[in-house]
Amino acid sequence: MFERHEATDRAFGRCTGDVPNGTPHPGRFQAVDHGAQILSWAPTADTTDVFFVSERAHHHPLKAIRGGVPVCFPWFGPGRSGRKRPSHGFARIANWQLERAREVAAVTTLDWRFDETMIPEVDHVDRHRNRFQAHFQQVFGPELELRFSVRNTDPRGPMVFELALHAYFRVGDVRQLSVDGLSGVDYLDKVGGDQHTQIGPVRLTGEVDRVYAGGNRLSIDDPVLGRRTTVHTHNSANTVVWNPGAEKSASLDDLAPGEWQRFVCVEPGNVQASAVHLHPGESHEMSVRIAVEELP
Ligand SMILES: O=P(O)(O)OC[C@H]1O[C@H](O)[C@H](O)[C@@H](O)[C@@H]1O
Repeated sequence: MFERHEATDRAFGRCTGDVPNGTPHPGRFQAVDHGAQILSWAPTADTTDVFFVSERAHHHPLKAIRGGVPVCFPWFGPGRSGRKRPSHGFARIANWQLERAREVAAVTTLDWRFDETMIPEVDHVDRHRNRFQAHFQQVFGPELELRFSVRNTDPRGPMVFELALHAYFRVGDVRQLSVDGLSGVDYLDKVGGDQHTQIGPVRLTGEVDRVYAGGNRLSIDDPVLGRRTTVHTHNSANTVVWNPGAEKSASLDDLAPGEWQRFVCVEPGNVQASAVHLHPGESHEMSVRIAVEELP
């Protein structure tokens, strides 16, 4: 059953619901207006949540929530100039509007919208010159389908932006994972500052922060939870793989000690040299399909 909870002084507006699966034990999901951020999705009652949310995540109108699926738009990190604020753009700290919620059979679809009039007007948010319309469609069912689209509604000129869906996948132990689907793909290692080519699966034994130039059929094999999470993308030129590791995580006030071991970020997107250019009236859509299965 779908439920809408309006915002209060202490809580963001949110949508929660069941994921019926033909058994008496439905799965569940939750998404909040703040950043149209998904915080939870499990296709069955006994599935461990697919997403990680930190115990110390901020729940503040002008801060990002560490976990779930934050949206990075219209820039990624500090942007291509290296100077944009806040990190990852204003969309993840803005209140999105729930345009429509539909529940049909085993699937609930949420449609969110965001445009330039909804950008938080505070000093630490860089101004944006363009008019645009962003839509984020989230389809919660046995699989999770995400469609993010942007239209340049500004007759005055082109719009250039970066975009990523910064998914925090919950895992048993990040050090025991393998991420497949990136072998042979070039990447920028943001920790070392140099370029490499991936050979074989990605393993995370320390701080990892990489921007891959590809990756459309990814899988995360987690021997501790005994599951494989697949991430299939369309129109995404990049995959970012991130985990802060023990040392860096100690400097993040919104992660509890040891929590870095419980997630891996695998982020489809179009960033850096693959930023999207739109002429007036043009639009761009990126989509992602996520599913979980038992490890074979
Ligand atoms: O702390 P945040 O602004 O949420 O960013 C968290 C991380 O996001 C991405 O994965 C970037 O590649 C990292 O460089 C960054 O540290």
